[in-house]
Amino acid sequence: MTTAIRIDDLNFAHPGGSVPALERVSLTISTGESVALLGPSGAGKTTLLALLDGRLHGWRGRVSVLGAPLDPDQPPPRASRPDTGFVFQEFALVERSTVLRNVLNGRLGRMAPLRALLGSPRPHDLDIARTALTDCGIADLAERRVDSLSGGQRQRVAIARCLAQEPRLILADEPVSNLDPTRAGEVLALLTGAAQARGATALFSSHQPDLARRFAQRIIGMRNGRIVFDVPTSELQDEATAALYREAEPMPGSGLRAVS
Ligand SMILES: Nc1ncnc2c1ncn2[C@@H]1O[C@H](COP(=O)(O)OP(=O)(O)OP(=O)(O)O)[C@@H](O)[C@H]1O
Repeated sequence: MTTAIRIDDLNFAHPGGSVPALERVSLTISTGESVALLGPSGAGKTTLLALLDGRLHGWRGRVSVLGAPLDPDQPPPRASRPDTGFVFQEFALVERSTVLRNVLNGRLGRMAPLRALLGSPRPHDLDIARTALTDCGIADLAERRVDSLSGGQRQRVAIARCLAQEPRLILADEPVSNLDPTRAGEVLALLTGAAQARGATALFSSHQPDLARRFAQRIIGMRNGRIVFDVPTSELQDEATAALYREAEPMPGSGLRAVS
């Protein structure tokens, strides 16, 4: 089995950050795995996903994504960018554009630079975008403007855009945080099912251990920038997840414990 992500002794502090955001993180994820990151607020989940997406610099350690080493001082080469798709917690959609246009934006990295600049997709790009819309159950919304959609519909658009990119690795930062439990299950089923159908690897963060259990084959627990457990889902003990959240640090100045 090939390796999608390999991390050895990764350490990172955000500029101006008072504590390390990632400390001595090591892990290997095989191609085709669906893996969930669990952990309380501030555990380092977003930081890890952003780093794997090539958006952070100045870290220490060794990281390779889809067989290519990441450089802590340089963004990844443009040619490799489309292979990694990212689903942002806040969707990052173009609000005044149509759903189809937003999903076609996922194709930009696969187009010749001039075509991408002109925003003129090939029929092939349109086919792929429409397939992604259908797979996400929103083909009927293609011509709607994003700013007229509900949160759940936007979430699906964000996933369709990611799928249209035809990524080999899908990174998703709390992709269902804005959804009710039923919709959240549907959307995670969609994300992990689409990844599996395409032979892609999926790594997503979540605050919902029950959903992580249902849709990930493996669960990584993080706390204070460190991995505290990394187990196949079938071996995850309730006590391990409870401890992950129970021991959350008090929120500074609030007198309250952070809850997720
Ligand atoms: N831009 C930033 N500048 C300084 N520190 C940051 C920045 N972003 C995150 N941090 C710090 O890095 C640590 C990890 O934060 P991160 O956002 O990765 O956690 P998280 O597990 O994704 O939390 P959440 O579940 O709330 O999204 C925290 O201590 C946080 O305060």
